[in-house]
Amino acid sequence: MNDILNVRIKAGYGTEPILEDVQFDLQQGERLGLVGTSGAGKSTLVLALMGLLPWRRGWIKGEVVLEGVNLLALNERQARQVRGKRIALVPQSPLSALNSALSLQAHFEEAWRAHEEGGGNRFRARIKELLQKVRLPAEGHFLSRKPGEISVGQAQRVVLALALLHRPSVLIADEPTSALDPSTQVEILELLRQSNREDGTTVLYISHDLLSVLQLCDRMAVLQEGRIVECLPVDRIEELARHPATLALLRTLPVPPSVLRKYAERRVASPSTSQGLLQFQAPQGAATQASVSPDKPSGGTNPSGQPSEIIPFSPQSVRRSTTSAY
Ligand SMILES: Nc1ncnc2c1ncn2[C@@H]1O[C@H](COP(=O)(O)OP(=O)(O)OP(=O)(O)O)[C@@H](O)[C@H]1O
Repeated sequence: MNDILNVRIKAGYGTEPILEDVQFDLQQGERLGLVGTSGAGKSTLVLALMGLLPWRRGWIKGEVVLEGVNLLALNERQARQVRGKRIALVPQSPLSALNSALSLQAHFEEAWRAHEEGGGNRFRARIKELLQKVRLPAEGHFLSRKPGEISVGQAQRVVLALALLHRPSVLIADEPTSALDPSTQVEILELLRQSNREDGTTVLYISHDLLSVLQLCDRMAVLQEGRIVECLPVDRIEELARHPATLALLRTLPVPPSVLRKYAERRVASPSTSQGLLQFQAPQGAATQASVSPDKPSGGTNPSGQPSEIIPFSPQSVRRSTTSAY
């Protein structure tokens, strides 16, 4: 397999480095999970990869090479041509990512115009195809609704469809299930897997939820105190894990990773039933436990204790989010 993304960066805010030395490669068509405790720098990494860190008064050094192009060497106009087209984002909180004043149709039109001109028929065909893919109604009455008139699960499907609109090479999913109920979480993970399998979309899945990472991903990287301390194939994680941060995360699991993999495989073999995963997810405390590592970094926990704010995926939402962020 070929590398599609090579990341070698340091990044931070003001004089404080948050990502001390983050290095990883993403291969074409793979699903890489990046797991880290609260404050480890996951959101900062997402901002860095999307070229949005300067909007949050952050800085970045090094290189983010996507399909041979160093994104950090692009000017803002060039970066906008890549963002949302070659690399796209599914953010954490779908409703915050959507503009409450605009219809869903207007969101799709705006995201389309960001990278395409004209193409009325192509646009309509693509929207229909996408809505079917994410299992939303493709009728006009649904698209005429505003974000406040759909459920959070539907909003996350809309956001996923928007991110997939231009068939990005790399899809970054930043804790995309954290606002969802367990059954919708399973469905969104399945949609990510489906997009990866059917369209070859390379997925960088960022989460503090080890269970979902083990179920979705081929490899798992562990971010701790601004460094990737270990990156391992998920199917051999018990055998190969050495770093204390990885071992501490694994110890929080209620069952061994190999059992989890079996559930995930059963789910893929029989996608019409989510029962296997749902049964496993029923003890929700387990998922919560797994997301909190006892090996928590000593420095730099987000003072609010809340997940970081939404990272936008379109020029319009960049403006809105930036305004609301300060
Ligand atoms: N705009 C900012 N200015 C200064 N420091 C920031 C800013 N945003 C985040 N930080 C700090 O950077 C560190 C990493 O935060 P980040 O949000 O990237 O972590 P995280 O792993 O995404 O955490 P969580 O899982 O809680 O969202 C924290 O110490 C946080 O306080």
